[in-house]
Amino acid sequence: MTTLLTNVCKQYDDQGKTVLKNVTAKIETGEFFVIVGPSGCGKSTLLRMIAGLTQISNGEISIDGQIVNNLPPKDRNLTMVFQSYALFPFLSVWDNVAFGLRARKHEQSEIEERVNNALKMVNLEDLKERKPRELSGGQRQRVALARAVASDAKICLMDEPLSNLDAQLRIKMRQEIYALQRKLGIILIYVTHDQVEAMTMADHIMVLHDSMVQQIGTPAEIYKAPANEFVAGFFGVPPINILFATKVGDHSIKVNNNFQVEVEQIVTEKEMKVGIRPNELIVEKADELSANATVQNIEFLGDEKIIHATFNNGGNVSAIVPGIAKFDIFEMVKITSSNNVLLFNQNGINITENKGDLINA
Ligand SMILES: Nc1ncnc2c1ncn2[C@@H]1O[C@H](COP(=O)(O)OP(=O)(O)OP(=O)(O)O)[C@@H](O)[C@H]1O
Repeated sequence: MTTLLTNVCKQYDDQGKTVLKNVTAKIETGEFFVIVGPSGCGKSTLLRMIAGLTQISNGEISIDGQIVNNLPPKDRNLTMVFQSYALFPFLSVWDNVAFGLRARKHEQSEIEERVNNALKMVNLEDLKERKPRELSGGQRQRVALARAVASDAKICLMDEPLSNLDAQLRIKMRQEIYALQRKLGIILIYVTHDQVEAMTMADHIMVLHDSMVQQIGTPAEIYKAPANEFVAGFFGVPPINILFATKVGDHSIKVNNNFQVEVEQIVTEKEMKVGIRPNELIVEKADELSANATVQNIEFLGDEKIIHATFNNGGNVSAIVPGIAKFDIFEMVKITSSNNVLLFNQNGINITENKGDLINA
């Protein structure tokens, strides 16, 4: 059971701008596939096209070897969990889960077995008589999940299912959805704009931006070998620092006209951009002569602190330092970096070599 997207395009009207351009991807059986990107990049549109709720303008979607472009949603062997959960307010939990099975005219005994099993799986057996309004957000979320579990579909589509929950519950539900997906062995295609959700749950992540797929890869690939500056900036908190750099030797660059970094590869560009994760920056106490930056703000996170600083010659950076490191606001410091940096050409394309090594590092 694979799902194939081949050059899928979407324009909402003839003159309208293209929302999605040539989206191509292969999603394998048992895969947790996350579609991520900023608001408005077309994530929901893509999911709805896979579901059959939105017509595609061009390209091909196939499920298990069958082209489904013109197949109605009910014939695509998939279920969908929406952001709003879409529960029926006047039906009990049990009846909400049974609804789809009844609509598809399953035998009563089979419906009972499937609904009871699904409720057991999501720990809702004791609440099966309740109405949705008598449930917490997390419990409602579980009813929506139970409905997906009961349906026996091989593909489950989820559109930002956790966005209405508070931070703690989100983490818990994240783990539950992940465990459930693994247990059922289904394809789960999950839309989110939350990079942490994407990183923690996905087997593969598709990053969408500017109507196009920027990269598809494992979380490690996406983080350690981002295809371009956009992907690099989308993952990681605080975000990667992007600074200008110039070549000063075959293997040396000068970053922001401030400090030198030695890189393994031969530097081919005269001018480029360099991406430095906040934990690769080194912040040291400095006297007036050696200082190249000033601390502007400090965020204490317990084990770590985030230092926001401005270089004396312009340019802001964020650095992660140990929680016990002592710095003051407006203190002058010396900032340098490890050699573990990413190089981007002027167009923002990642030109770092040995990306494979980076992923295994
Ligand atoms: N029915 C529609 N008719 C016309 N334009 C639409 C329609 N639905 C969505 N769009 C436009 O298509 C683009 C992509 O929308 P979509 O909802 O797919 O983005 P998204 O990435 O899911 O956003 P969000 O994270 O904010 O939910 C947006 O510019 C949106 O305004």
